[in-house]
Amino acid sequence: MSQDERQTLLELYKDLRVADVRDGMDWNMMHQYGSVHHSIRPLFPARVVGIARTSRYMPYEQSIPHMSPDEYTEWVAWYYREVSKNPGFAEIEDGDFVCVDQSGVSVGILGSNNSLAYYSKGARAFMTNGGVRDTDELILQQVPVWSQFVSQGMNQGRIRFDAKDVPISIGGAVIRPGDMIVADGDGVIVVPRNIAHEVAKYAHQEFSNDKSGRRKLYEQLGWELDHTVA
Ligand SMILES: O=C([O-])CC(=O)C(=O)O
Ligand SMILES: [Mg+2]
Repeated sequence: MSQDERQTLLELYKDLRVADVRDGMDWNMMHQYGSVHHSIRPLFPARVVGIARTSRYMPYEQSIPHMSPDEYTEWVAWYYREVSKNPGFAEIEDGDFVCVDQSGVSVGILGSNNSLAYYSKGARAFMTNGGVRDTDELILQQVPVWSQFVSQGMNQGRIRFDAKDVPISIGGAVIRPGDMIVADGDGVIVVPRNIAHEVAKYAHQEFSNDKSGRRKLYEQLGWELDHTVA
């Protein structure tokens, strides 16, 4: 996708809520598609629009040799180099939404260090069907994550890298590289790129109906208008 296309899509979706995008999908007869399972939740309140960058990990099936702690230090370095590298770091682009299918394994592939490195290269947020760790720092750093759960452990002996920039599945939704991802307190929704403009059109229709309806109610209630109705 060209930079222009990416910027156009990010701009088109920037104000939309998950609920609006859900409606936009329904208006395109995509009722059964897009919504990531409700068990995948934000670590802290945030709303992010981004473009999917995908990777997939599988459970590690080898046995773990008995080692001294010093041998283990070397083994971990080898493991991260050869078995569970953090993929796609060099390719991260501004506006990416990093989506990691970790096959539901309880491991903190994403922590406060690597996610911040991705964030500093332009990644806007992260989603995984497994765990994240260092959650207190992730909250402090305000690096947005939607995950299935929290996990304490590192990768070694638990998970191996399988593929990057491939279609993956998270929470029952298929995510292809380049799809639009919208995430907020209602969870996450995925919009296939080939229908992204059509979905946005009807999502905006519903969004503006909602805004004007609530604005009238705010006025009746004598409330000050906020950004959700202005
Ligand atoms: O080291 C890891 O694999 C994950 C982690 O805790 C971090 O990046 O902070
Ligand atoms: Mg860490």
